[in-house]
Amino acid sequence: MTIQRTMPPSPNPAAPVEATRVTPMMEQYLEIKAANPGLLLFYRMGDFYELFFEDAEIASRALGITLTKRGKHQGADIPMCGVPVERSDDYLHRLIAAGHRVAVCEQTEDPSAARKRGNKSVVRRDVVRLVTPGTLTEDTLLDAKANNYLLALARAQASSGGDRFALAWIDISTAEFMVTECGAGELGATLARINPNEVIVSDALHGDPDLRALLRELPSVTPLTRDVFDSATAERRLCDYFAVATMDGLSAMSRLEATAAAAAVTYIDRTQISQRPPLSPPSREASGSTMAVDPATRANLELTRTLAGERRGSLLDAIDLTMTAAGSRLLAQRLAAPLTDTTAITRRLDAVAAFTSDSPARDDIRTILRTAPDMSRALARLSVGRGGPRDLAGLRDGMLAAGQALARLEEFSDPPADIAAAMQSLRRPSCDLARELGDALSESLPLMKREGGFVREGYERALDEARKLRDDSRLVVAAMQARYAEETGVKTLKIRHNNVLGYFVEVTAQHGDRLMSAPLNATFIHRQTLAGQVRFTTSELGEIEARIANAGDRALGLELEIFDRLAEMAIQNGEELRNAAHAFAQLDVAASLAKLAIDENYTRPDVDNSLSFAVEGGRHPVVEQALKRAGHPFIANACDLSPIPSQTSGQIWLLTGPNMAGKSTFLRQNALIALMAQTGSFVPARRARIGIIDRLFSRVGAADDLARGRSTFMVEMVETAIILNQASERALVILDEIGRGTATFDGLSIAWATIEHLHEANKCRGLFATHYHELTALSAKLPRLFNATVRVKEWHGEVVFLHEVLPGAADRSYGIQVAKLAGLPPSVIARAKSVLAKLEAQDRGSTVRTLVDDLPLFAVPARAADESAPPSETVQLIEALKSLHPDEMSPREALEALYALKAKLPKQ
Ligand SMILES: Nc1ncnc2c1ncn2[C@@H]1O[C@H](COP(=O)(O)OP(=O)(O)OP(=O)(O)O)[C@@H](O)[C@H]1O
Repeated sequence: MTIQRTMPPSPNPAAPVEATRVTPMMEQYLEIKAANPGLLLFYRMGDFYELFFEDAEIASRALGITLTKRGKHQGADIPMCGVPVERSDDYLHRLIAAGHRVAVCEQTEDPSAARKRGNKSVVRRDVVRLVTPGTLTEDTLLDAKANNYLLALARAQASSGGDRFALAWIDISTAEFMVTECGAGELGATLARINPNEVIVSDALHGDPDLRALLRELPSVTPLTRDVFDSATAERRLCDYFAVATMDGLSAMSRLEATAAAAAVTYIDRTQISQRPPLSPPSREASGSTMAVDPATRANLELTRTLAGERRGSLLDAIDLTMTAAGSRLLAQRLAAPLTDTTAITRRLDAVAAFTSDSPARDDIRTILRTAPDMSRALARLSVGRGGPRDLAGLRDGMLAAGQALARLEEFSDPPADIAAAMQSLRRPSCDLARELGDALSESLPLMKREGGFVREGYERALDEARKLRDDSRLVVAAMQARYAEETGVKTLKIRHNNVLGYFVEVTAQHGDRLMSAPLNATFIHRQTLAGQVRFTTSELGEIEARIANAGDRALGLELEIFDRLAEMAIQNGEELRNAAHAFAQLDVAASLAKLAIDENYTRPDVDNSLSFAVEGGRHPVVEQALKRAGHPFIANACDLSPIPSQTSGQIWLLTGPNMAGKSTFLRQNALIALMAQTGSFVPARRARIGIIDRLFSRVGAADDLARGRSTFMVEMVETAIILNQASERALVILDEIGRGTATFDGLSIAWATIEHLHEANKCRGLFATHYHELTALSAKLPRLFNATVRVKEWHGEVVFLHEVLPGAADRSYGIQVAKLAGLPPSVIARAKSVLAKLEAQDRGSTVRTLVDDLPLFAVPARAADESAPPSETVQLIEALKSLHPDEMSPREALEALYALKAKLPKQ
């Protein structure tokens, strides 16, 4: 994000003195503006937020609203635009989405109070909130199905290299607060997993060239002064926020984590100004507790978005059958961070299993969940004073649903641990609050509390009385209208109301004179003559008006008091309500994954700490659904990457096969099955045993990254380098056509060396798809490399895709047949065939055989293979030279020795 420093234009030297005088209001504006650099200032004026100077120009462009002028400053027109307060959420949303940050400046006193201080006094105003992408709470500004995280990033520099980073992330709309620490190598994957909407860093980190590329990838980065990241004051600031004397009772954090956590809460304090949203105590995530999945892998596997950026078509979209927004958010979180702890995974799987085996319970819980509103977000809005009556109703309905869900779950004779924990949380919420909300709230509720009318009749006597008075007065007005019509003889006389005149008597123009003449003019005082009507007031009407206004004001005031009381009661019960909301989300995820498992015929995976990977009858969760919609079956395939090789397994599979045969699908489906299993979901397979994977890499050859100024091939190589340097034996590596982005022999050589390295040095599980059929020869020397191919049949010169993965190697790519299917002109196809025939005549196979027979690499572990080691002839030459003693040689012996040395040189 770029932060605009918007300032009013500098004074116009040519302007006359009078014109350069700054009005009191402008003075106030400029002062507030200067105190909030880098933000667009929404300056409240009556029913509008107005923007001035460059802010107005930026906003009018971003929002497509008219730019006008208001008065002059330093002799020049002041550009201005405004947005109505009623619809400001929408405008804020668009500005935030466009990368801006906004300071909302409200009137903090009634205009009448300002008038009392003198005619020229300006209404007091103050910035009440900074609206930034990571600190939103309004429903209209948030995506219901996604968390909205603010993340603080802190670094501890180590003199020996190996910097450490701490990340603290908060969703103020749900009160979640997490911290973790990681090394520089894992930073990209950790950020990608959390997917924050705003990141705050110190100025120093922001300017660090080593981090520039990483920070540029993030949606919004806000640099802050060093004091926000001061570790010496971190604990004090955290204690202050949580109103505790020491952090010990809240959570154990490293000093670096506390620094990041303190920066995050300080920023929240700064942006929320008058409100301090309640947060759960920071929960520490142990490093290594989740599967590391770097950004490129996430993108390749299309976990939450497709490569085109759509949710539709992603894995999340295919498996998300949740009933609530909070459930959807939790599922997305889990998918982003699959676990590595088998016990925790088993607990999740147990909960899903309970709902797969008890369909009535699953359906009932899902029906109850359908009525459960987003309690955590409603509560967050109430906590920061931005809640409305519907948020209170949300809590009421949520608690009702909690009771129903609990009653239904109690039918489980022996609920698994996760369900039992959820039940415990559902038991907690205060019955008093539920009863109070039930009693207080009306049937239909306005959006804003200031509209009134949300408290049920009979709830509070004083309110009922005020309302009666207000409504009775309205009846009095109706009676008065009838009486006036009678008295004046004007049957069409009406009593109306508007904001300018208040209540007034209105007659058509033809009757106006009568009311303006004696004797009626003693009662009716003329106020306004319009084209068709004449308007009057009477002293009696004035009195009634005051009574109505007073009773109305009093009724609204009483309602607002009740609102505050109920909101406060809800906030006091915040922790229990949030726990109940989390329990709903957990139940929703478990029940929805169970429904998915039943609908799509998934099985429970065995997840253990071995290095096995054995999938029988595996399918691709997204492709399968797409094919099903089109009425086509998906062909299931097995994949066994167990470390002990057999006839049908090998730790690294080399997959060859024609274009369009299904290689990429097969690679990805296995990565997704592992990922889903560790997320705690059932998987699209007949059977699956997955030994914990700590890191998942997936690369597809040749994906452009022109935006970062790297060529296609460069990107591919950078990504391959990361894998070869980082993959441990617990990693799963998926490589799809690596090396295809360069000349054939270069690509083949790189692919060749990469496989050797993965096999010998990384020793990880992996799947490698390629069109370089020569690579299959490698299996002769690499015991854990297994050749597999995707079957096709040729039928009258056409290729038929069977999508079956079998042991063996493909003989050819059928690229020309696929090109024909794609509609290349027949002349091009014919020519390609003849070129192919000629090329195939030149045998590449012999070179390959020589390479396999003569590989020095196999003698030495690949990681240690020293490229600079001299060839054997050189070694011999050096040894011979060492054995010579020139001082003891005659000239003739020296000459002979020289000839002997020359003879040892390799023949060219
Ligand atoms: N197991 C399967 N069962 C049914 N259809 C499949 C299967 N696998 C793949 N397909 C279909 O084949 C299409 C092509 O698959 P995929 O992209 O995986 O091929 P590929 O071998 O990687 O091709 P290329 O080498 O050209 O990249 C898929 O879009 C899908 O519709």
